[in-house]
Amino acid sequence: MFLLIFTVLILYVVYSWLKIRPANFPPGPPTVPILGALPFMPKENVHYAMEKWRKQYGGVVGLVLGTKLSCAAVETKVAKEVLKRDEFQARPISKFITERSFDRRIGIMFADGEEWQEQRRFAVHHLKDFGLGKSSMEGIIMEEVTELLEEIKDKTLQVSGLFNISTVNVLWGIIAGTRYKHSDPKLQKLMQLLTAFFRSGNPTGGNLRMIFPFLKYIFPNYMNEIQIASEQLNNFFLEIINEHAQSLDENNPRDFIDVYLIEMNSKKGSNTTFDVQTLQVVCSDLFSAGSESVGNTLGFALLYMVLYPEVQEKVHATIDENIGRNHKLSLQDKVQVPYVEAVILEVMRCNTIAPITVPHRAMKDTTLNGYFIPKNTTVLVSLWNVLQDKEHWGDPCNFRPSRFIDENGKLVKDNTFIPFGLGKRLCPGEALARNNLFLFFTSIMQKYSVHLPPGHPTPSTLSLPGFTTAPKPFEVTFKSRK
Ligand code: HEM
Repeated sequence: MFLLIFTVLILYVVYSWLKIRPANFPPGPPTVPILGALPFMPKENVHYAMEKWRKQYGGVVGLVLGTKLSCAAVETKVAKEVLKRDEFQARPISKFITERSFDRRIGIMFADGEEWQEQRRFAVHHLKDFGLGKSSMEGIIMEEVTELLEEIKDKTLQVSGLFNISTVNVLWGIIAGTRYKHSDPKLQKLMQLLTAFFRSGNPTGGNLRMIFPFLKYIFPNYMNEIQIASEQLNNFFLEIINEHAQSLDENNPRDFIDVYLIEMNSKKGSNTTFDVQTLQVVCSDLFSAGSESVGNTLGFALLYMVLYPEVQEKVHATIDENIGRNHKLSLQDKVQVPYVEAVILEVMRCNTIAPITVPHRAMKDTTLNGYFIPKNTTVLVSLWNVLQDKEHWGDPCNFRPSRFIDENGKLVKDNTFIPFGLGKRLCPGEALARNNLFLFFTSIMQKYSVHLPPGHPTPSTLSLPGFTTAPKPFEVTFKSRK
């Protein structure tokens, strides 16, 4: 009897495996029963493999992850098409993803349909009202910059995590009306949890824990970073939301949480997407997206400055000639120093922190690049391939900021430079991120030169793996420019 059940089970698994790829599904790495293509996927930094796949399989690569269908858009034209077409703007339906959001598909980043539209529209509108991405935020950013400049003066410091609290403070000022001391133990703990979380998976969904969420019950000590980080983040936000609710003055909203609570109260009793859990998840989406992204990009910027001293020298000379060393920096200075802007863009092109976007999902049966994509297929978009596209950039492996400067010395606008994505899912933090990057990076370069401490090995430009990327740990000395 046991043998019969076992044989039927095996036959079922093999049958399902043989049937899993529908006709005309994009070609891709081979698959085995149960695990799909997992044994043939790189364990980390999957984006590095995508160029090889593009050459082998073409613009769309079909992937079977466990028993689920995925595909990856690895050619510029196809990647842009996915980002623009409405039927690809949903997010995957996955137990692994909803573990962070009370087992509900809510918030902005991993929600879709009307829930997502309503929450995203509300957040973008009201965050803008409080200054997100506007020049009126300059004062808040410069407060953080000033404190950071003091902290790093003439010191040798580890770059990993160095900027995360400063950049979170800028965002948190608008969301919750508070800033944290860099030494705040609670915030430091949260940032450590977030870092562990970001480094614990990969954006393709191609690891055991993501394919088989039940594994966390079998290996709780190894596989619950996401749950620990999510629970602590959600509790942290709940405490802040409760404090806001207690002191709320509906006629005088202080920040984003206040306007959200007012909206929630006004819709009480009706069929609404506004509730406390959703607010917790919206805060979590913004906080996590806003903390590491800008901080790690600044980390990469310092990495390229120590690796390319001639570029650092040119940055210093550009600032000295056009802004001066003692001038208090403002966003209006951007136009005076296109080369500095070009350096920031080139850092993001060479080592973007989101080489693969948050996964998308096909909302209906459709086709892409001539292949059949069934409803609910996860669609990965490799921004890495777009930003490293040889046909477009010519010499993508070279760090060459001058590619963003035209013959008149002006900054070039390039439609293939899309580290923030495109279309309806375009990163809502783009303007804030760009302002932060300019003010932090230019202020550091205005005051300091950065060097590797004597005897330290040359750091690598290869990134740390994770849902997003980060520079590998390295130290720099911030030396005051006399
Ligand atoms: C260098 C900095 C940043 C980069 C390179 C970046 C890049 C991206 C990318 C590629 C996406 C995915 C787009 C897609 O799925 O197609 C995204 C989504 C998102 N980003 Fe950013 N981001 C940055 C900073 C920020 C900041 C500061 C915030 C905070 C306001 C933020 C908030 C978000 C949110 C909420 C989403 C989800 C949008 C949605 O699903 O509708 N990001 N970002």
